[in-house]
Amino acid sequence: MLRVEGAVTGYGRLAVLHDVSIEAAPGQITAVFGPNGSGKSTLVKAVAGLLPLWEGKIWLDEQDLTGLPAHQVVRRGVTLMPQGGGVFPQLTVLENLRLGGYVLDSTREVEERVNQLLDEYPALARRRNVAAGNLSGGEQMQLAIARALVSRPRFLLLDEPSAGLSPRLVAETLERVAALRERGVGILMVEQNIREALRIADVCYILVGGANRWQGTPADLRDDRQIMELYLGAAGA
Ligand SMILES: Nc1ncnc2c1ncn2[C@@H]1O[C@H](COP(=O)(O)OP(=O)(O)OP(=O)(O)O)[C@@H](O)[C@H]1O
Repeated sequence: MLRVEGAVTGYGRLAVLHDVSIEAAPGQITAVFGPNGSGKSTLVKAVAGLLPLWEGKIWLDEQDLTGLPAHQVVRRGVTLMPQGGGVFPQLTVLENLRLGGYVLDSTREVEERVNQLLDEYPALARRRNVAAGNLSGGEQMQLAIARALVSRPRFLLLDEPSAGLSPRLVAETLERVAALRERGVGILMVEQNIREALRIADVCYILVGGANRWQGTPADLRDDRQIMELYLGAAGA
């Protein structure tokens, strides 16, 4: 399990997360929803080691991840896919994938892993020497996901994987995310597109004002009209 216990953090002196606790299980998709500014991105940044906690703990099973720098968090098996995917447009598909292996121990291991992923993502293999900026939107998202998998993460943190995508690509990208579950990867995903995210999520949390407001299954959430309308603008209706 990936567990956040009583997280408090923010920027400068401004506290953004006040006391947030969440759990994500392997092989499951845990979705975090909430109004704009409720602290969702701040939460994933803190889990990824990009923002230190002021209080609270982050655990990966029995390992304490609290206070580790981002590369150490990746080494222990928790990888962030930032908003927009974060691929480097001037670098080729192959170069982007190799960067995903920066925490692996040897160049040989990186090459093996990159080749495995090229086998799994044939559209990327066909375009391995093309600059990522020349890929279609859907291919860029595939590249972002494949790059995040190079380090063999146990948990993937996804910050709004559907942001900026056309409706067709939103569905395609979230299907690809759902497919990762079959590999046993645990997903902690922040999403604004509630309707599509509810199709694939196993467990949902709602943050409001940097604090836990609700948690349950997608079915519970769909049944709770009041919570949907109050906090999510009935977006999943
Ligand atoms: N780098 C930063 N410096 C200062 N304040 C920040 C920074 N990043 C975010 N904030 C503030 O922290 C609060 C929470 O932001 P965060 O991005 O975590 O929310 P969110 O729930 O992900 O919102 P959205 O859905 O709009 O992306 C906001 O008030 C935001 O203005």
